Amino acid sequence: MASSSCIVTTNLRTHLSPLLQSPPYAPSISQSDVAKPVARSRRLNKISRIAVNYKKFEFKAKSSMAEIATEKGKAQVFDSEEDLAVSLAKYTADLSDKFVKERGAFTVVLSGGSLFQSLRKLVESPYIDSVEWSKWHVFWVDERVVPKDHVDSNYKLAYDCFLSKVPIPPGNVYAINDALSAEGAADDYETCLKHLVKLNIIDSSQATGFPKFDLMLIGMGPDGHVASLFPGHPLVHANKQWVAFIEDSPKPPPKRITFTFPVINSSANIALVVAGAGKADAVNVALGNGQSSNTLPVQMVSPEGELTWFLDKGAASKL
Ligand SMILES: O=C(O)[C@H](O)[C@@H](O)[C@H](O)[C@H](O)COP(=O)(O)O
Repeated sequence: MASSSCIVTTNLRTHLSPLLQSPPYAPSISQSDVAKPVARSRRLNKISRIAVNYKKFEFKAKSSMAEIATEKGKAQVFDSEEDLAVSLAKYTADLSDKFVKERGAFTVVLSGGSLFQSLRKLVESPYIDSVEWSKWHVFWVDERVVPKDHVDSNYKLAYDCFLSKVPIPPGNVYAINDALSAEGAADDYETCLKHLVKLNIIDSSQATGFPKFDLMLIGMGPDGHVASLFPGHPLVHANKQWVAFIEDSPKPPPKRITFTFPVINSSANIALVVAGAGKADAVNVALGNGQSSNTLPVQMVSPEGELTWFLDKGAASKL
């Protein structure tokens, strides 16, 4: 089941792809877990502890964040999940400005999972009014093959937590065709992407010929999976298709579609958003000295552009 942290307030209407209807209901994000402001002195103590722990890395400390430079990209470790959410909103809004100026469009790829809890600040002031939402085009890095109003649907999760709160034109939201089989939905999604590349809505990588999304906002599972690419599964090596299907996902539900690594890694920007101590081992394998018998999918994330990790202290606790 989708791990939504939103309160769903009313029934969701089923949508066609691309979506033709307007958001049917009002904002509903729960603020119950928003942290209280941390006193400055306590915060500084925490920063210096982070600095000591990370002395093996090159780091910079800002107000409530330590930045680690790794071979695989920039990792930012936030003092609290609240600080992470504030920074993620600014990062996303800044990239939106940049790509709207450069290309007249902003292509954003979402995952499922706890990402939306961390994205909550983007639907608040100032971004709700300042972001050029009309230029956004929204995709999914993976989707469960279930109806769009099903509790397991990543589309439903994104809709409830994010899309229903911002004025992105419904026609710019590319959900899967939920009337098809997993294989059919993957083919259909790939065809849709190819069409959008032809129209120059999605950029194309000159290096690889795969679509080049402006920003992927993706989560990671405790086992180190990203999208629906799981440790030890042959799909992690798929290198021809843009969108693949899986019918034996170890994380339920079993039927899903997923972007393949060549597409993920052609991105201009990837934010890996990881919160919670339950993910510390996989983070340590990816960024620290942790070992794993299989290469973890998250270790294979290596975009043409920039990779930025957004970690809270729990997720970074084993580094
Ligand atoms: O199938 C899904 O749930 C997602 O699309 C998947 O890619 C998600 O991003 C990770 O599983 C992390 O999920 P959590 O953040 O909930 O752990």
